[in-house]
Amino acid sequence: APVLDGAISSGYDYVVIGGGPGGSALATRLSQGLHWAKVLLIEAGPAAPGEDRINIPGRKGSTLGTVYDWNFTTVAQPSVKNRVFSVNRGKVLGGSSALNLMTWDRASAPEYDAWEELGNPGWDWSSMISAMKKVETFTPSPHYGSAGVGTTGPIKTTINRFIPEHQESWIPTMNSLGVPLNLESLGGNPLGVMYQPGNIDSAIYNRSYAANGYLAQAPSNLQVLTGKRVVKINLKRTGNKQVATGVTLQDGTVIKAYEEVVLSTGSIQSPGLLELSGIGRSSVLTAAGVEQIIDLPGVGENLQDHIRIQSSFQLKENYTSFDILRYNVTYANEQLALWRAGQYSMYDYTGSGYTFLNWAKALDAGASNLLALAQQAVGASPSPVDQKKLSFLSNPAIPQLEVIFSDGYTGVKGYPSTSSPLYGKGFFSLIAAVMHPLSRGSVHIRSANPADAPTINPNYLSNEHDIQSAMEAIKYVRRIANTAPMSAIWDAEYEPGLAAVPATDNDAQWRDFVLNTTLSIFHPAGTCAMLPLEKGGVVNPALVVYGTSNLRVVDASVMPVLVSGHIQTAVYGIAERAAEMMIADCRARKM
Ligand SMILES: Cc1cc2nc3c(=O)[nH]c(=O)nc-3n(C[C@H](O)[C@H](O)[C@H](O)COP(=O)(O)OP(=O)(O)OC[C@H]3O[C@@H](n4cnc5c(N)ncnc54)[C@H](O)[C@@H]3O)c2cc1C
Repeated sequence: APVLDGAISSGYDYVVIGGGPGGSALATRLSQGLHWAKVLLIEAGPAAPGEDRINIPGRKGSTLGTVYDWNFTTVAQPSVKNRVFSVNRGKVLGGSSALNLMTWDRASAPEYDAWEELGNPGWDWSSMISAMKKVETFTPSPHYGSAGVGTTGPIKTTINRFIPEHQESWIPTMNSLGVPLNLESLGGNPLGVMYQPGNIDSAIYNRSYAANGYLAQAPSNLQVLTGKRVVKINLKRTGNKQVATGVTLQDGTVIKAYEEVVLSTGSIQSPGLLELSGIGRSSVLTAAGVEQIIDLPGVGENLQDHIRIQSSFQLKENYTSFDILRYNVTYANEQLALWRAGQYSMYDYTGSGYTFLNWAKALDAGASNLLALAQQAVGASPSPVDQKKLSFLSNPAIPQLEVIFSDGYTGVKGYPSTSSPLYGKGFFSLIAAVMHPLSRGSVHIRSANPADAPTINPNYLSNEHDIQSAMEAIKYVRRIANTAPMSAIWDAEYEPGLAAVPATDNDAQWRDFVLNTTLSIFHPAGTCAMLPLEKGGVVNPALVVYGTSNLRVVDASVMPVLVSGHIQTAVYGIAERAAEMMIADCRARKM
C-alpha cells in the first residue's frame, strides 16, 4: 500500500500534483513500473475513504457545494442572460472522480483519431482504447456484449442492477423513434440506445474511483500527501530549456524532484499553476504581476465543455421513483440499511439509460440548419480546433446529442416544496447534452495570490449554433416523452411544463427556457492543449510543456478537442499512456 501522509522528504524522483483520475492513475502506474523510484502525489483535499456521500451510488450529487468541492463559478455569461454558472470540481483524494455521477462510457473512434490529426502522432482510437481497457474491470452483463471493455483494471464497472420499472420504457421508446439498440457502445461506436456501465464495484455497490481503485493498489514507494496545496512549480534554466526542479507548498515547504514534475490539477487549475510559475501568456502574467519565464500564449485558452438542459415529468401514481428517498424518511432508512447489508437497494441507483444520436437521426430537416449555423459560427477561423469541431458535425459516426434517462427529479425549478400539492410525487428526468458546442473560452489566474479563485469564462452559448442545438435537444426530449411506451408512464410535464412552453408555436419560449436553465455537464477540457506550439499548444505529444525538459501535464486539460459522452475514461486513458511513456523514457535514460 502507499504511504499516506507521513514525514515529507526533501526530494523525490517524481512529484505528481493533484490526486484526481489523471494524477492518481499516473502516480500508481509510475510507482508500480519503477520500483526503485520514490514517487510523491500531493493533493489539496483530504482522503475520505469512509464518506457515505461519496461511496453510496444513490447519493451521487450530494457532495456538490460541500467541503469536497472547490465551488468555483464562471464570470457572468453575456450570451446566457449574464448568468453565473457553478463550476464544481473535486477537492478530495480522487478529485472529481469522487464527486462525479458515475457514467462510464466512451466517445466514437473518429473523435480520438482527431487528436492525432491535430498534430499528435500516436494519439488515436487504437492507442486510447488499449489504454482505456487497462483502467477497468467490467462485470459481464446480459445488457452488454463484449467490445470495448476491460477485464483487469483497478476501476470496477458494472451495469447498474437497480433499474426502476418505469425506466424499462426507455429502450422501446427510442426504438419507436428509429434509434437502434446498441449492446457494445464502448467499442468505438456509441450511437444508439443502451444501458451503460457506471464506475461501481458490483460486489459491494460502492463507488469505484481514483482513490479506492488506483491508489489503493499502489506499492509503498508511493507517498500520498493530503491537505497540501502546491502554489508553484520551481524552474531552473539549463541550456535552452527550463528544468522543473520541484514544487513549493502553500506553507513555503520546498520539495525537490530529481526526475520529473507532473501537473494533474485538472482543466480549471492546471493552467493557473503554470501561470503562477511564470509559464503563460504575457498579458495574463503582466496583469497578475507574475514574472514571465516561458512565453506560452496557449495556457488557459481553448476551454471547452458540454452543456446540458433537462426536462422532468410527473409519474403516474403506480410507479415509485427515486424521489421517495427525499420525502419518506422511514423508507429511505430501510433502503440505506439494505445498502449497508450489501443487498439490493434503491441506493444502488445511478442513471443507466442513455442514447447517443447524430443530428440527422434526431432532427430530419433541422440538421442542415444547424450545420449552416455552425459554418457561419466557425467561418474562416484559423483555429484547427474550430475547423475540427465543424468537421465533426458532418461525420455521421460522431454523436451530436446525448439523452440520459435519470429517475427522480433533476432540474433548475427544484423539487416541489413541502407546501406544494406536488410534494411527495414521483418524477423522472430526461437530461440532454450537446456533444460538440462550438463555444470556447478561457481560464486564467486573476492575481499572483494562489488563494484567489481563477477567472473562468467558458463563453457558453456564445453563437447561434450552440443556442439552437440546445433548443433542438430539449424539443427532442419532449418528443421522446410523448412517444409510446414512455408516453404512458407520466401524467404531466413538470419542467418546463406546458404553461411555460406551450405545445405549439413555441420557439421563443424554448429559447427562453434554454437561456434560463442550460447548465454545464461538468466536462471542462482543453486548457493545456496537446497541439503544435504555433497552433496554441501547451504540451507536445509526450505531454511535456513546451520550453521545459521534464514538466508534463496529465489530466483532462490536455485534450485538444473535447470528445462526446463523459470524459473520465479518456482522462484515465491519458494517464495510462503517460505512464507508459514516462516509464519507457526513464528506462532509456538509466540504461
Ligand atoms: C459533478 C461532476 C460530475 C461528473 N460526472 C461525470 C460522469 O458521470 N462521468 C464522467 O466520465 N465524468 C464525469 N465528470 C468529469 C470527470 O470526473 C472529470 O473529467 C475528471 O475527474 C477529471 O480528472 P482530472 O484528473 O483532470 O481532474 P480532477 O478530477 O478535477 O482532479 C484534480 C485534483 O487536483 C487537486 N488540486 C487542484 N489544485 C491543486 C493544488 N494546487 N495542489 C494540490 N492539489 C490540487 C484537486 O483537489 C483534485 O483532487 C464529472 C465531474 C464533476 C465535477
